[in-house]
Amino acid sequence: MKNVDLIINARWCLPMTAEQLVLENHSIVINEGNIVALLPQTQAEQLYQATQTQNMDEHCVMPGLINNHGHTAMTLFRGLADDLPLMTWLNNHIWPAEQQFVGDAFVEAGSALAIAEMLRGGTTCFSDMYFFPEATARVVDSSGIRASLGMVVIEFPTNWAKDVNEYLHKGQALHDKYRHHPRITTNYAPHAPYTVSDQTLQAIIINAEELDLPIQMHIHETAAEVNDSLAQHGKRPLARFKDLGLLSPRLIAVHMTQLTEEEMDWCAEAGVHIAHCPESNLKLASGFSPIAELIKRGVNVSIGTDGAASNNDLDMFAEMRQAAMLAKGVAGDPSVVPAYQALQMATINAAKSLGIDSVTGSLEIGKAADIIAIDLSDIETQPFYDLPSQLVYATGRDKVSDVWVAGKQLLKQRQLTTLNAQHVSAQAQQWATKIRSVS
Ligand SMILES: CSC[C@H]1O[C@@H](n2cnc3c(O)ncnc32)[C@H](O)[C@@H]1O
Ligand SMILES: [Zn+2]
Repeated sequence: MKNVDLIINARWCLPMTAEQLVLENHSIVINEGNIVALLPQTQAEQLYQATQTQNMDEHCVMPGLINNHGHTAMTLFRGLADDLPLMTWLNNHIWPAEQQFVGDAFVEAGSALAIAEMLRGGTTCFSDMYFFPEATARVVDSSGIRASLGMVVIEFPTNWAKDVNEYLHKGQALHDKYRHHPRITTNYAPHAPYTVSDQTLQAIIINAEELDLPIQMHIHETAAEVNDSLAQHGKRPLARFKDLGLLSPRLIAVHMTQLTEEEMDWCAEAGVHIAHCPESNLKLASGFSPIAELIKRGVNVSIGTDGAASNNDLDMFAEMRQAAMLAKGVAGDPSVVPAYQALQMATINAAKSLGIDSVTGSLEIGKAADIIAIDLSDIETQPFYDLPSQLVYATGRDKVSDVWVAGKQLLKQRQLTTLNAQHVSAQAQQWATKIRSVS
């Protein structure tokens, strides 16, 4: 008998390693934060002795979800400015509010709120793009979640940095500080085509190559963005970035609602990844990303919530369902983006785009134990025929009962173990009182 830290016995297990593979009555054996075996429960009982055993008798156990694009601390602006198009929302509401309130304390409180919400919804990893990422990093570190934090660049002064040099310098400092952290990686996060110059993008491409990091950027979010670029540069943003050499497997293009056939071919040929944000695109009426067409061409598509000020939640179960449904509507074909593909987008595809698929994104021996358990015993999930279908089309985030990241339990029967939910809520309410009194 081998001694191990934890055994999770699962009624159903969806490892996300092979199309439609569903294991029944299997055990996930975990030691020092990693998965060391995945085998039938009867065999596990003979081979392993665990310090702790968790029986998930009515649950599906699967890899934690990866929210592949967001602005964590914007949870504190949830509901501040609704029902507006992107540029009105940014120029008249969000950027002024950020100028007034965003700082280290704001980002720490907003990140704690976001991470609490994400963990309770089965998200074990997120990719972020926001100011004061060192404050987010502290909460990632103490809460136990996994994250890829953006080294943001936006070419106007903000409370975080006065110019491009300072943005790049502060980003580099973040990268240096966390480069050996077991759960924190970094990515370059130039904001958008209309806020970052060619010269800055060239510097970012070189830096990203040197540090071997992904680059995430809002691209082709709206038709107005594309038209403005035509007026200013004589090119659509994607053509401009193709000429700059930005289209490569490093790039995670966020949104991508406006695409010609030729542009989709460029993305496929260059190995560009796409972070699809269906709810944000719907709420701001930004457009519809043709993800079925992109997937058909072999483009790696993942899912993000975007910030809570344009969504207005960080619910990856809702996002998976929207992604599947919207793709069918856009393609006029119900067979596109079936449930299993939506689950891939929310797990392994995101891990691949972030360059962390050797660590997370599926349940495999040698990977970190980033695991969620979903209770399928309730009335809303009866009867039961097909597991992926049940998870994407019938289940909600409230059915996530338990969450582990790197083998540490962060949600236990829906209770957060590392974050104080009352304190997190109280802080958010204090910020809202302050923001309300000024706005
Ligand atoms: C440089 S930090 C991120 C910056 O982006 C703003 N933002 C939030 N959501 C969106 C979106 O959908 N498109 C463009 N910009 C967005 C956020 O408020 C920060 O200023
Ligand atoms: Zn965004």
